[in-house]
Amino acid sequence: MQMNGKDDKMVIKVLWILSMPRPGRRCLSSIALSFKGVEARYDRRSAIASCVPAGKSNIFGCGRLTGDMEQMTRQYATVKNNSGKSGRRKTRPLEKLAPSGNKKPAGQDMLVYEEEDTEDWSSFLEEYDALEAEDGMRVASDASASQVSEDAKIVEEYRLEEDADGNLQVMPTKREGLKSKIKSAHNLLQKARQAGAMTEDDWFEFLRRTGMDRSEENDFQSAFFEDVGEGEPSIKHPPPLRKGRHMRKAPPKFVDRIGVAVTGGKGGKGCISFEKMANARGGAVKRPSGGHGGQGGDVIFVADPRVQSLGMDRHHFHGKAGGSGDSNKKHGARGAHAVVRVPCGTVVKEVLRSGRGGGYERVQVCDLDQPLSYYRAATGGRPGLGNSVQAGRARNSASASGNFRSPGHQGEERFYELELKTIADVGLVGYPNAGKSTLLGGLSRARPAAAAYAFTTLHPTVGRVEYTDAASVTVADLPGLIEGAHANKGLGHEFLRHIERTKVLVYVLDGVGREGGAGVDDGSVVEEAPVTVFRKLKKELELYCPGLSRRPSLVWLNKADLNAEWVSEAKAAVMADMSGDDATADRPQAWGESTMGQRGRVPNVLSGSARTGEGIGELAHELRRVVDRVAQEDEKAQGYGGGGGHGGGEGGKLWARETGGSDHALPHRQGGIEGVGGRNTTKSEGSFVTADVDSAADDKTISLAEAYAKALELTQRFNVEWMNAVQCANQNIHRAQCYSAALTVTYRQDYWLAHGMRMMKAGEQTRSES
Ligand SMILES: Nc1nc2c(ncn2[C@@H]2O[C@H](COP(=O)(O)OP(=O)(O)OP(=O)(O)O)[C@@H](O)[C@H]2O)c(=O)[nH]1
Ligand SMILES: [Mg+2]
Repeated sequence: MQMNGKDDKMVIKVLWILSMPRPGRRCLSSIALSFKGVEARYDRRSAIASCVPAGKSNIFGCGRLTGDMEQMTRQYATVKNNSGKSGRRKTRPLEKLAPSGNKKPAGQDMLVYEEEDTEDWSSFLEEYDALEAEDGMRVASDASASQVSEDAKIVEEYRLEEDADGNLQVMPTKREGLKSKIKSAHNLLQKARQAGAMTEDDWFEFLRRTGMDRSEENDFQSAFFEDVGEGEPSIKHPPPLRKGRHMRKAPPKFVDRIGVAVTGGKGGKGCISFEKMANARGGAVKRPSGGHGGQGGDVIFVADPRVQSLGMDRHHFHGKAGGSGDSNKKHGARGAHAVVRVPCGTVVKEVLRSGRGGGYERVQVCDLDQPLSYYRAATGGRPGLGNSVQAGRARNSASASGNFRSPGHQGEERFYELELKTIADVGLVGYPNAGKSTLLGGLSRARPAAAAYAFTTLHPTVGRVEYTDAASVTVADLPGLIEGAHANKGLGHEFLRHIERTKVLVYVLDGVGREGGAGVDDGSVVEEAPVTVFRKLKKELELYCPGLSRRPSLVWLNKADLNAEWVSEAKAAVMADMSGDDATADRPQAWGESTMGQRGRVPNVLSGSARTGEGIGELAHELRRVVDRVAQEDEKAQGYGGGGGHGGGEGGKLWARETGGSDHALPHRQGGIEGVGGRNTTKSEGSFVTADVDSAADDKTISLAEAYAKALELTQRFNVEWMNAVQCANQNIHRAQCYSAALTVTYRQDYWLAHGMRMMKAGEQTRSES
């Protein structure tokens, strides 16, 4: 059987089409069973026919089966059998459905089945006409087709639509339950794989289409590729499906900017209650004993390295309300914090009304660039007071017996814009199709989609290049940048924010690009010489952010496997361009050691092939060298413990982190729990800034994790928010939640003090800094 030109690809073309195209009439059809590849290969002619006998819903179908899918489809062809058993669906072998001559099998569904290249549909139409005349069948109109498809309860349903080129495209009309879709697709895939017709590319395509989330993807993928290439596949059952909300909702796509509203939990109300006490004369007296409510829970953004995207299923987060007070001076429980996990590198901007014009302004309040760094976005409401509060103050029973209590206060409500700026050591910049994604795949274990069409990559992917000494460098693959991106050409400039934080740039150039474009028969050759592209890229970077193009960089001339000679020519041209550039003389990035021997002056230019792996080792080595060098330079330039006007002395004790008002996030310092709390970090007044672990006994800098552990220990020792801590420990909740439990310690300053921990105000310096 022919495989439609792609020997290794599975092609299923099975149609159960519920409307009848007549010559000159467009057919909008439903497809009972369809799978990948289907839309690309359907033309109008092959979207043939089916018809529905009057008064019955037997289905006539027509399909074109190729390759091993034929075998598979035999088993999976499912049509509705309406002969006597209404509504029952049955799986039947295809042979039974195939037509025998002109006769319609009595009471049976009929499937017209085309082997190959039946161009001439007139015979079919004639047959059909004869049947129509004989049985009083009617041609289903488009309207009735939809009705029939409903009637037949077809699982998969697609519309065929004509695109600009006149080809028919299959568009989904309803979303099947993800669970059943995955199950059936998985069955199909197993079969396909057994038939050796499934490639890894097919697999990724399948994932993209079914819209599975990453966790399912991993389950399925590992099961699927368990034993690729080792004899017979051994998958017997589909892997278990996780149940939960994600099954019902479409998983969020990659999101790098989002607006959220946050509301702190309401404070719990106070209680009115009295206890009977004996008075001095042996009588009884009532004393108020109502407890206070609990504080409402906060909303806290926590940077979690495991979260990759800002896609969330909600856009409004609420802290839990505090519990009500109770009799016997029992105070209400504190409301649980709502912990919102965001990716590392999230910039938090508060959205504020500006002036009277109804406009808004965004003020950056925090930069969650370190794992477990957090920002208290909304504080829970203060608790109400119970009537026992009077008892302490009351001089006499008259005032103490007042029926006094107060309700809890509302929590704060704020609006934020969260913006993700990917954090990586190295960013790959280049034109579409230059091979950035392929290069990342070669350098790391990341597998970003790479294909021979422009803008394959739509969002950044970060991979980790691992070295034998356990060190690693993170590399971000970015969407392709083109000339005029600043004027919103291509994908525009938006995504460039993701390289703002990379330390090193790698310009990936298509080494076989030529002015005029002629040459390599690859289809992906750009019509510009690499050196021209390089200049344009730098210009675009500069337009996006002045100074960006002068960042430490490397140049990688890709696709040397296609034409090594051209690539070396291009390499020489790029190096000549850089050395001839006056601006290089005073460039701060003296990182590379060019082959021209200009050590420390210009970025190194390397060449090779991302596809074959040629030169990749050298590139990885060079990346490491440059990244290390940049890190050293950074350390020297900033001085450990310096920055932002806070200290700067040697030793680098933890200091207050001032986030408001500054666009540049100050580098995180090790040495304690860092928090940006209080609402308004731009004002020093009332800002809780940092709990400095400043015990006189051991004056050493401790890591965030240690500080966290210490805080948790404190929580437990002093029984502060004991419930929270116990809950976290018992239920093994996410560490960030434990962290939030530890955070609650900070409400009790006295405990910090008791343990040698000191609360600081913004601007205050630690002893060692001053
Ligand atoms: N011959 C050859 N082809 C390559 C090489 N690197 C990439 N390609 C091919 O070039 C095409 C584009 O590769 P991608 O990695 O998707 O390019 P990209 O720069 O990520 O493209 P965008 O994501 O669209 O910006 C694919 O067909 C790759 O197989 C190489 O070194 N040699
Ligand atoms: Mg790409």
